[in-house]
Amino acid sequence: MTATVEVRRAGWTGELWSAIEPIHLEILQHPFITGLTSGELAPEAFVRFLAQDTYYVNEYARSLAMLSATAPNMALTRSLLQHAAGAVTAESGLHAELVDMIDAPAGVLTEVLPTPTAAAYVDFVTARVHSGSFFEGLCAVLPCMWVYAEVGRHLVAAGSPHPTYQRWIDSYAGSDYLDEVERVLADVDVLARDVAEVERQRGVDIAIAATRYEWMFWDSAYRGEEWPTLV
Ligand SMILES: Cc1ncc(CO)c(N)n1
Repeated sequence: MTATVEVRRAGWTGELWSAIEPIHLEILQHPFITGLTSGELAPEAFVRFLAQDTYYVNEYARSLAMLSATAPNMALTRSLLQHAAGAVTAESGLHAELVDMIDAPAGVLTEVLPTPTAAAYVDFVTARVHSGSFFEGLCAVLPCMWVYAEVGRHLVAAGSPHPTYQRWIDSYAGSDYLDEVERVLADVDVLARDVAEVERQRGVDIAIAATRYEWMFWDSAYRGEEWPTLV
């Protein structure tokens, strides 16, 4: 499968995408992602992902709500809040539905010990949101929503023979999710015009780190990452 990203954006987010695109292309080649479309991904790996992602999405929603409350304009307050609401309702509901579809044991989503990667990613985002500037916090969450939108867009073309994986793909390739992300990106482009170049560069570095964590998140579910000292 050739990895391509169809959408080229103008504005600062277009530059940002150029910086994170090489990592995004590696994500598209990862066996977790190719296993979704081939249907060959082990259900255990998918369930591990859903469990860790439930932890992730809850904390991500809190970060979005925090950013929403501290945004410098009402447009961003609105788009971030909308996306936060999507995370706590649509994405959380999706996880419960998928666990049901795949016949995973009850409690798999609630009794979660975050893996080293999930814990590190969540802490990375939370720290940027709570002790960085608004723009730095924003750049920590942008790859989360954007990479999922682009992964969804990429995977929906190929589809999956596995109904549970297809349902997951449809959710992120759906117009509700894509519209939410587009709204935030458009608002970021407006804001970025008033942000100093040095801070925009810091934002790019933060987004690159977050995109690396995105790759690691799938990889950790694929490999069944555990704490080395777990007893
Ligand atoms: C790890 C991760 N990143 C981004 C998203 C999109 O919300 C998600 N559900 N999980």
